[in-house]
Amino acid sequence: MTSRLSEPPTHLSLGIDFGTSGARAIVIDPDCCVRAEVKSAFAEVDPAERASVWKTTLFELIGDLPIDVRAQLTQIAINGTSSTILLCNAQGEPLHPAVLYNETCDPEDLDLLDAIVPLGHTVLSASSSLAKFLTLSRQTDFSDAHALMHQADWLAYQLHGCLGISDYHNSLKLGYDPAIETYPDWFQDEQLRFLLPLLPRVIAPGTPIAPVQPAIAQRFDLPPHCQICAGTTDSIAAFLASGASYPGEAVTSLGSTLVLKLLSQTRIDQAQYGIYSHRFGQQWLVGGASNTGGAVLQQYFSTAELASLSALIDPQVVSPLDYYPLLKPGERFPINDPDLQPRLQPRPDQPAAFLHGLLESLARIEAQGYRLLQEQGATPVTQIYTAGGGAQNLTWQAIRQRYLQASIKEPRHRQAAYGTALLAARGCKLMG
Ligand SMILES: Nc1ncnc2c1ncn2[C@@H]1O[C@H](COP(=O)(O)OP(=O)(O)O)[C@@H](O)[C@H]1O
Ligand SMILES: O=C(CO)[C@H](O)[C@H](O)COP(=O)(O)O
Repeated sequence: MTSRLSEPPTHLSLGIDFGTSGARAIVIDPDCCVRAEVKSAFAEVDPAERASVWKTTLFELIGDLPIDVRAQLTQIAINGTSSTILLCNAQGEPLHPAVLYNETCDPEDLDLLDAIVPLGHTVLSASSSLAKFLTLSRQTDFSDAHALMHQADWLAYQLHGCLGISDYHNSLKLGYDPAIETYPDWFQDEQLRFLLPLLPRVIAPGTPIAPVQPAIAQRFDLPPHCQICAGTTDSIAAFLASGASYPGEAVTSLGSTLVLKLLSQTRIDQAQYGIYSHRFGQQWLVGGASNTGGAVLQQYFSTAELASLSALIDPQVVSPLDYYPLLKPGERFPINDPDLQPRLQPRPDQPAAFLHGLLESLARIEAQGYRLLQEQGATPVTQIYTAGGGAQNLTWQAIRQRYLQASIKEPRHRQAAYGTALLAARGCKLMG
């Protein structure tokens, strides 16, 4: 944690990243220098406890910031994991356990959407928010339902108190179209129109929603005029943190999952491959989110073992092991198959050899993802930044570089929370 006491009062911006394994908060000053950062790891919890753990963690992170920093916060924004959803009543209380980004809908709901929604649309994925809300509509009593919310929306609501507001990044997988800035006409279909009153009002990421609620301001010594802003998703926050801003620049998030984001002048939506495009100013962040990634590494190795065993690997040697590292069946990108099976055999006796095979296989999947994005028409990759917990692994970086056509560059900052702090500070003009 860093903070400079007895500095003259200034405007500080707080970005909070709610990822898979934990949450991180970063405060920046008007020069975008980090003034404080705190984090909290998530323990395994029952699904019914997820939302209350997030709310507790949110208040803990804010409370853990130095009081002289809290007293100068003028903007706060929160990012969450995309298509992590909650159905809430009029008091903003969840009516069911939160559904995570990598959980999927019932097959019949995807069949229903296939018959209504244009081919290739982002919602035509088993893990899309809309598909999962349809499954929920048959499992939950909707009579008290008032708002369909995403993780980032619901957490920001705890601070601003205005129900039913989202951003056009989190709402993409709900079906909102950021190009026309509204929900498409196919929502009028008789099988979908019951959802219309529950859909969030969507604004641009980083847009101020409302001042912090007085009770929250008082509890945490926040200025009463501190604005709570619309958020974004974790992988877009990581893109913002990297400093990438030109078409062809890309960010690979090596977090619990492997997520690719390529800034493109063309919008590509190919749900059959798990490819979708987020609006980024007047351009598009084309990409996809795989279920492979760090969470699979963590299944076999501690963080310390990842570092120590990686040091034993010669990254110029090609591992012959060819895995598809998944925790459970189901993949979103670059193969969109809810039934894809993990492939983690044969497992060598030496742990370093096993890790080498995993890192090599993840590198192949990353390269396959970028090839696919470019084959589908995205702006060719010119350089790649890395974000997330895996970005610190230089052995993995060297293995990845063997497969990637573009050079891997050092990002401005590796943490998504820094990108969300930039968004809070500068609003959607940050995206051009
Ligand atoms: N030295 C390392 N090498 C490779 N992966 C690492 C290393 N240290 C941490 N990780 C991975 O980073 C992941 C956590 O990254 P993080 O960005 O916090 O993820 P998320 O936000 O998705 O929870 C863990 O799943 C872990 O496997
Ligand atoms: O994998 C994930 C968790 O880290 C999320 O799906 C991630 O947020 C990717 O979705 P998006 O591309 O919409 O940001």
